[in-house]
Amino acid sequence: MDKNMKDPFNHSVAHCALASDKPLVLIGLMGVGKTTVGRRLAKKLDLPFVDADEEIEKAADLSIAEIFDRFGEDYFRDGERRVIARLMEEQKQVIATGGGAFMNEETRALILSNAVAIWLDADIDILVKRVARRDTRPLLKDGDPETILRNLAKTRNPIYAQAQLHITGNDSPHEITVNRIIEALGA
Ligand SMILES: Nc1ncnc2c1ncn2[C@@H]1O[C@H](COP(=O)(O)OP(=O)(O)OP(=O)(O)O)[C@@H](O)[C@H]1O
Ligand SMILES: O=C(O)C1=C[C@@H](O)[C@@H](O)[C@H](O)C1
Ligand SMILES: [Mg+2]
Repeated sequence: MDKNMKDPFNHSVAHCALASDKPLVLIGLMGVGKTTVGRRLAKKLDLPFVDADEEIEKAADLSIAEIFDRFGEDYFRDGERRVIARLMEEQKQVIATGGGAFMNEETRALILSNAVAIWLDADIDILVKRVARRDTRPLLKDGDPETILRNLAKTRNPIYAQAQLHITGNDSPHEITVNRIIEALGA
């Protein structure tokens, strides 16, 4: 077969999943655009959008910073797992997760067995600039955000890599990243 021709038998996992009822779950580091890109992706695919961080805040009636302060990270991660388990049972939708959700083994297993995981990625120096605009992220409070993000990337990237799709957004406008995701999904 001509190598420039699209192989008609090479249906990607993601393509099958787009046609299926599986939710599309965005994972990746803080500031990479899971919420903002996720919202636009949902709009373009005419799907509902939900942000797991916001769902946790609603369920606890507290901000994420308050949950961390009052109850600690383990409590937050357990709430996050429960919220994501519930979202996996709902209609097909686009779900933006918090940056650490996929690090929890049970949460990761839930996502990988029920959804299409999309790892949204960008260079750390871009993330550093973005997160500086808002100081609501508890994990970035105690130290230099760049060092923290670089260390998180080192430990998390090999785990994010288990996602079915890996999309690099960097500084492209949101719309371009959305289109890249849709293209990778085979829509
Ligand atoms: N492609 C982009 N170009 C320019 N700015 C962007 C892009 N993606 C995200 N941003 C900006 O970066 C900031 C962080 O984005 P967003 O809140 O969507 O990240 P997130 O991945 O949901 O982070 P968190 O894990 O903390 O929830 C926002 O101000 C958003 O507008
Ligand atoms: O990367 C993380 O661990 C986090 C990211 C945010 O979305 C929030 O879920 C919280 O601040 C923790
Ligand atoms: Mg977010």
